[in-house]
Amino acid sequence: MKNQVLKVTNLTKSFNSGAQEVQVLKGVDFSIYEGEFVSISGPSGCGKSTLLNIMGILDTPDSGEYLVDGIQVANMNSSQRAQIRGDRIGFVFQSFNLIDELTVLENIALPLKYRGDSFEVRQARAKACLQKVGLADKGDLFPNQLSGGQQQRVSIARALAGDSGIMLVDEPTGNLDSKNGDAVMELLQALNQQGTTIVLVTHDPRYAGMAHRNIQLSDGMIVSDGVKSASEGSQNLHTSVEVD
Ligand SMILES: Nc1ncnc2c1ncn2[C@@H]1O[C@H](COP(=O)(O)OP(=O)(O)OP(=O)(O)O)[C@@H](O)[C@H]1O
Repeated sequence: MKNQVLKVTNLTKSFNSGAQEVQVLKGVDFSIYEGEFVSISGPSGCGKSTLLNIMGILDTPDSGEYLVDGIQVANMNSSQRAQIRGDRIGFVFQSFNLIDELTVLENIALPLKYRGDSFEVRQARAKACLQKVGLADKGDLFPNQLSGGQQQRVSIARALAGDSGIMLVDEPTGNLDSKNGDAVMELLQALNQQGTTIVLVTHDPRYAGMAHRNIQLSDGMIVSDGVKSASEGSQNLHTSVEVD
């Protein structure tokens, strides 16, 4: 039996929209096991990003529990939260969220600085991660000198740098054309095959089909949570993608 790495129980979250309170998550339960590749899909506005932000410890739920490695996040103080986020969770945003003033290598190494790794460790790790995403020769460039697809690969390298083993990925292809989107998804699939646990939010059924398990969210509730049978397997895109 694989280790349970993330667990959400009866999670709720509301936002104030003008005078109205809108309940976005209405009691969500599931667990993520080490090595899984899970997609979360559902209609626009159903709460996918809200859920992923809570799982990335970027936001807090109103009620319910969230456990990382069996530890209750709600009981942690802010420095413990920052530590577990740095040690256990890599986050990939739709809009890359790279810092324009830093080089590619500096962007990747930055999270390691926060957790106190030495300069040498940061450099070595950042270079290794850049190589993993196929951009070894781009380290000294700035983000705006790269294509969107390349920038997303850099943001994946940054999420890998902490060696957290878990990657939460929010619509990684949303700002990319289909060629670069496919290349990013193939990279995520390869990283999962090498052992990274991935939770992917996507509205694209083709990309959701690349995961081994799909959670369908609708109006703040899980309406299905299915692991594919062995015969279904996980889909490949079967494209020969050239990454530019
Ligand atoms: N910070 C916030 N303040 C107020 N409302 C918010 C906030 N964040 C999200 N919402 C609202 O919560 C609902 C769910 O948003 P969320 O981004 O989680 O949906 P989603 O399923 O990821 O949508 P999409 O696929 O369009 O990205 C939406 O109605 C959104 O307007």
